[in-house]
Amino acid sequence: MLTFEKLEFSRKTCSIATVVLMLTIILYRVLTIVRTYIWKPLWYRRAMEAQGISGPTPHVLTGNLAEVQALKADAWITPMNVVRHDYVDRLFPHYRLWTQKFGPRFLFWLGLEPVIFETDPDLIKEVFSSDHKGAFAKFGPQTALSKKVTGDALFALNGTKWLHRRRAVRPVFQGEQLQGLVEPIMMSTKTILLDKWDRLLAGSRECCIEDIVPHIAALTGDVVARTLFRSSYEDSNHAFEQHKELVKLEFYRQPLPCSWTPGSITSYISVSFQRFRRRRELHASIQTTIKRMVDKAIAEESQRSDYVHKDFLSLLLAVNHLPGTIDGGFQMSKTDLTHEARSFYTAGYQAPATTLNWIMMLLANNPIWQERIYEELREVCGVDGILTMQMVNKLNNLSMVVFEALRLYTPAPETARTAVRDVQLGKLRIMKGTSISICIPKLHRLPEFWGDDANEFRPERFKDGVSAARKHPVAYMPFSYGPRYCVARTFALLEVKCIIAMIIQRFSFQLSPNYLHAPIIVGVSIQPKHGLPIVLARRQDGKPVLSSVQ
Ligand code: HEM
Repeated sequence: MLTFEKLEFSRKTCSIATVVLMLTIILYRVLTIVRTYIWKPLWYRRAMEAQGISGPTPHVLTGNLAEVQALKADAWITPMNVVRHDYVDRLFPHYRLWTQKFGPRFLFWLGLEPVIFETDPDLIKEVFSSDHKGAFAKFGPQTALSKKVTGDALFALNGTKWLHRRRAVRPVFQGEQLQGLVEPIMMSTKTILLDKWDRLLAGSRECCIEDIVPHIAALTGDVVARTLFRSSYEDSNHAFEQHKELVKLEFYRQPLPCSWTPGSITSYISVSFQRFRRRRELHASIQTTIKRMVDKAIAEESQRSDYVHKDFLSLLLAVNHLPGTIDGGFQMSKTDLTHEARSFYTAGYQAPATTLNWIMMLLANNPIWQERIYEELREVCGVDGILTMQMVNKLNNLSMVVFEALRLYTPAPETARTAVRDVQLGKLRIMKGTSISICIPKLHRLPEFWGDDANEFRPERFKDGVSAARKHPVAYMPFSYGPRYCVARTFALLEVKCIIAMIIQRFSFQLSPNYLHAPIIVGVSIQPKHGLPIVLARRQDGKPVLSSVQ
């Protein structure tokens, strides 16, 4: 029989057991925190120091992020006095400081993530090539963010999934397929940019455009919408605007309250909630639109055997159905197609826009190259001639300028690869979880490969092509290097060249006296901090009418 004492005893035992269990859980949590935030970084730093790699002391939660932000904010306040291209130390003041203190290879921390800054071209080549069979993958904060916006798309995938997807997507961006995309690019350039600039000129000899950056962004956005979903252009353009808003919300965090008063905390919470709701709305709306367009493309494809596959979505569908792809195991599901379409939105407008901005700046500052390109255009396609892919490929001066602009102002200046297992690179042991970070503008200026005039705009370097100009495979990597180089490289170059050719066919331009040269990093790309004001004139009988261009 259960006596009162026994009952009391078992109740006590139960309470003690609960307390012991809770204490164990708390102890476990505390130990995990100590291990993650204190012991592991300490142990890791010791291990790296043993290999001769040291670096700035990290803070417990944020690593060296706060220091990086403070240094950048300080260095980016004032513009550079004149248009010079030796901006690397200004743009990355933390790299300069730490290189001076710790040498060319050092260790720093992005939160809890250890990052080795690397400048040795041979080692970079090894990390970015596939020599180490899956030892390195893309896991950085940039990849995590793009995954949030686009889901499981090529850009953020790794391993076998990435390989299958890459094989499925690659044919879309190759060869003859691209010929059909010249027409929508030309259509966008004419309607969104050239006609608008003509209207701004309103018959005058010249006019000043305060900032061409938004004009170029609108243009590349339009190109994406037309080339991606030509058949549903109106719909896709709307989704594209929503997508841009979503990228801003995901990439730019809400600033913390400036004071900790109840009022500012309440307003912070309310703004956070609004942002959260808007993000959900946008995600849902974009997803619905893209799904609808994918369905439409699938229906069109099955109904029309003679359908000419000219936009990316139809091309994706077409290659997806090629014999062999199913057996090869890389056919994409409808969800995969939706993810890819969303990722083309982000990848497809930002980098070309940044590239075009800087080409325009460089050409405005070097009118002689505008004239060289103009003369070449006259020879290859006549005045106001319609462009074809074959013609664009013959424009050597234009190619040289584009390659040089991508060298000096590479749109995505920083990239990284993370070790997914311990790996030995020469004498260096890289431990699992370590990222190898590189600064591409630094590689693009290494004097041993580019000479003492590496900071100067000299398109002639590329007269015999990229391979002859770069003296090392990774000395030039605006589209990255190795198996994960930009899958859309050929298309991106075609787009940029078509747009610049069409601008030069109609206009000449120079930098406005209001232009302040101040490259900074916005999001992940290099942007002109104070915009890009130009003075624009319509060519008359093919001749430039701006005094500086004559
Ligand atoms: C001038 C324009 C462009 C530049 C400079 C550029 C540059 C790059 C770079 C550097 C990477 C590698 C990133 C990394 O590994 O960290 C990349 C990857 C990629 N780019 Fe581009 N890009 C451009 C235009 C485009 C366009 C127009 C599209 C699509 C329509 C695109 C789609 C992609 C995709 C899907 C990847 C991921 C490839 C993979 O991981 O296998 N890019 N791009």
